[in-house]
Amino acid sequence: MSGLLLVTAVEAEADALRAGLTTDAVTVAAVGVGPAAVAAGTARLLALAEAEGRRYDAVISAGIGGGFTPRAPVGATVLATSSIAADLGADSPAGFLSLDELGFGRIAVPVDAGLLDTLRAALPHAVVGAVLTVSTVTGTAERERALAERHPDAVAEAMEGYGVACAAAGAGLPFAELRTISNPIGPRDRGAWRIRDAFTALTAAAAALG
Ligand SMILES: O=C(O)c1cccc(C(=O)CC[C@H]2O[C@@H](n3cnc4c(=O)[nH]cnc43)[C@H](O)[C@@H]2O)c1
Repeated sequence: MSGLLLVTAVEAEADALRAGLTTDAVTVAAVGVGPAAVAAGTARLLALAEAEGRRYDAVISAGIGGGFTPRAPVGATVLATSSIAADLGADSPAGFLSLDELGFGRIAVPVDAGLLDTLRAALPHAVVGAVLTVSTVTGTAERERALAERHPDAVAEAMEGYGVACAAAGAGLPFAELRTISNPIGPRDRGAWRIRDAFTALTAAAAALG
C-alpha cells in the first residue's frame, strides 16, 4: 500500500496541494488538462506503481473548478458525489444525447462512498454534489442553464474528474473528486476568475487531509 494519489491538471494546482500536506503518504501529480490527458496520465502512474510492486489505496481528482451559483460560490470547496461526463455524447436536432442515451456506456461515475465519508469528515464545510466533467469550459448563460437542467444535482464543473475516475476504475481503486471554486459558471469573464483564492482553498483542503 502506498497511500493516496492526488491527480491534478496543472503544476500550480499540485503545488497548492503540496503546500498544505504534512504527510508523505500522499502523492500529488499533475498530468494535463482535460479528461483524455488525465485518464492516460493517471493510468500510467497506476501501472508504473503496480509494476514496482506498489499499489495506491485510492485516487482523487483534485484542482480548481467552476461553481454553479449560488450552490458553490468562489472560494468554496466541493466534494463530488459523482463525476459526470456532461458533454460526452451526440448532438441532434432534438438536442444533446448522452452516452447512456446512445447505449454506449455510463456518463456518471459515483465516487467511493467510504472515501467520500472520510473526505466529508475532514472537510465539514464542503459543498457536496455532482461535479460535471466538460471538454469545453462553459462560457454562456444558455449553456449553464442547459447543464443545470440536465444535471439538477450538479454543484460544479471541471475538466478532469471523469477521466481520473475511468483510470481508477480500470485499476479497481476507490475514486473521489475534490474541487475548489475559482469562478462562477456562466458567461465567460476571465477577469472574474479568482484562481489565487481557489489555490488558497486547495492548500487548506490538503492540510485537512493530512
Ligand atoms: O481561461 C480559460 O478559459 C481556461 C481554459 C482551460 C483551462 C483553464 C485553466 O485554468 C486550467 C486549470 C483547470 O481549471 C479547471 N477549471 C476551472 N474553472 C473551470 C470551469 O469553469 N469549467 C471547467 N473547468 C474549469 C479545469 O479543470 C482545468 O483543468 C482556463
